[in-house]
Amino acid sequence: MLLLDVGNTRIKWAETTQGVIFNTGAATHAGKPADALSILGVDEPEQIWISSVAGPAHDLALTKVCVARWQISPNFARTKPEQLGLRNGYAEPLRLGADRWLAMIAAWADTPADCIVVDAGTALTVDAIGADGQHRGGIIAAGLQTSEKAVLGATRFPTRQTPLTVHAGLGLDTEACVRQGAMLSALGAIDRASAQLPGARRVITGGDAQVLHPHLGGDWQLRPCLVLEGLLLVAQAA
Ligand SMILES: Nc1ncnc2c1ncn2[C@@H]1O[C@H](COP(=O)(O)OP(=O)(O)O)[C@@H](O)[C@H]1O
Ligand SMILES: CC(C)(COP(=O)(O)O)[C@@H](O)C(=O)NCCC(=O)O
Ligand SMILES: [K+]
Repeated sequence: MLLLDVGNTRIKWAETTQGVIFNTGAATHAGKPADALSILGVDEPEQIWISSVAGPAHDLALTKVCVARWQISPNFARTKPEQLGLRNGYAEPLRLGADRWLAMIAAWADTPADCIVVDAGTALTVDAIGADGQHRGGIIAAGLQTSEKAVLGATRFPTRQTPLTVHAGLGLDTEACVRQGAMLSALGAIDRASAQLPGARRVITGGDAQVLHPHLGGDWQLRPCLVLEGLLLVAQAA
């Protein structure tokens, strides 16, 4: 089976055999996820499951690539009001992003206890799940790159290309101040949002998870493939 997690910046994939992931990868798609899919170096799959937050036009283009390349019509995992023990907390459940829903499904499937799920991608999302499987809500904030772009796009100071070192402290030049601003915004948002569910298990995924993880207070589990793992669970239950 081929699993695809189509985000706003990158397409992530996993190949599975007999319910086990044996190969994963990620590629930036520059706004054209279907083009990225058309050149993905993967074996011919028997089935394809997709998590997408790219919108209907891109989903149609992704479907066309799957049909043209492998003669397979893919399954799209959609957010549900309730699935695999988890209850969506949104008043309009279908508006919750499929990636957030699947990450929560995977985290919840591990251990049915209070849980905080962070997905640090283009957007930084934090979601809380109660021990009863009830989604308690979340936040959508700027991811690291998005946060830097927002500041640079709204100001006029000159910037240079500098080596990308990031930590949990302050900056001493313009570039470092912008970068540290993004970093501390993300860390602060994660801290404050996760404090809404004290004592909860905490998991983090997404492209920036590895950078953020060493600087988070408390015990956080780094789970790079959480969305794809949730997608696999949904595919297996279908
Ligand atoms: N090789 C990379 N290319 C682009 N972004 C990367 C890369 N490695 C880490 N990142 C960071 O990860 C973020 C994207 O994370 P990802 O989880 O793939 O996002 P999305 O699901 O929104 O596509 C970027 O905003 C960037 O800060
Ligand atoms: C919040 C998101 C943009 C995160 O996407 P990502 O950063 O992973 O590309 C995505 O989950 C989405 O489009 N959600 C729909 C709105 C919502 O969850 O309320
Ligand atoms: K994501």
